[in-house]
Amino acid sequence: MARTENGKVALVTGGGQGIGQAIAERLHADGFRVAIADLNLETAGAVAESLGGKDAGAIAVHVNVSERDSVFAAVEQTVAELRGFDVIVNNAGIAPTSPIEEITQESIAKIFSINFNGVVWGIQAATKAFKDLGHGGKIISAASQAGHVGNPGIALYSATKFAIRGLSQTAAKDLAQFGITVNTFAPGIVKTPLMEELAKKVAADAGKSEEWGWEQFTKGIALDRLSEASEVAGVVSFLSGPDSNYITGQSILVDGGMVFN
Ligand SMILES: NC(=O)C1=CN([C@@H]2O[C@H](COP(=O)(O)OP(=O)(O)OC[C@H]3O[C@@H](n4cnc5c(N)ncnc54)[C@H](O)[C@@H]3O)[C@@H](O)[C@H]2O)C=CC1
Ligand SMILES: CC(=O)C(C)=O
Repeated sequence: MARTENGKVALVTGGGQGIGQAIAERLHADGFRVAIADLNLETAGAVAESLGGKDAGAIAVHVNVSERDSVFAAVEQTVAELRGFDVIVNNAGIAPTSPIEEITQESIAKIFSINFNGVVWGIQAATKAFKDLGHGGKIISAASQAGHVGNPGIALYSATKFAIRGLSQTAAKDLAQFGITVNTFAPGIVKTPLMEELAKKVAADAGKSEEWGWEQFTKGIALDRLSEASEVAGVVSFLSGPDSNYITGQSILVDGGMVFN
């Protein structure tokens, strides 16, 4: 079906691969002009080009979400180049393993600076842009099923995702007065480079086979299969569009039936 512009602009962090790429592609197909923001400008550029580049409403933007100034600069660049700002998807994240007895000050600081601080900066930068432009907007961030229930071997990762849900619930209450909704999506086990590395590393840390590593995450999925990134992108499409206007402060599980809240 031919794409029809909807006049709105979205920025997706971590848009250079995996779930972020699928979200950028889906929002572009929905009619958004999209900024594909990533630490890796090469992959972000390839995604933007595959969508037709700036003439077709797709640009690549460099961002390091762990740095406040970088996130603000990425949002400002998006407003200037795409002429508007309506949705931010704080999707970038990392998932190192963190066996409990090996956690250090440095490992806490590193993962929180990207997964959690990056969402704080995204919320702040988007709020400023929405206010400057004189309208509300939608803030959507990546949580995880691991932010609803602790997962083996990834205590710090789970902690960041629980924290993102807490932050987003408060932001939903604080920012509602400005017409801003704040929600998270919580994927299950999605076929991306991040998940492949994680399953292998959990197995290696435990001295077990790669198959065992995958089993730690995939046992008990009611639908009995892994998720495609496009299935997560479909839910983000809903959260970005008008059908979700009366939803705020929620975490939508997209996990094939792993966690039942
Ligand atoms: N793959 C999965 O099974 C699940 C993933 N998630 C979450 O979904 C989000 C995306 O995950 P995937 O696509 O699997 O990951 P991925 O590793 O495949 O892609 C992540 C992207 O984020 C970018 N990135 C990393 N650090 C960055 C930084 N400091 N600044 C800007 N960009 C940065 C990377 O360059 C990469 O393009 C993450 O927040 C992850 O925690 C949640 C649940 C399950
Ligand atoms: C990486 C992740 O979010 C998992 C295992 O749910």
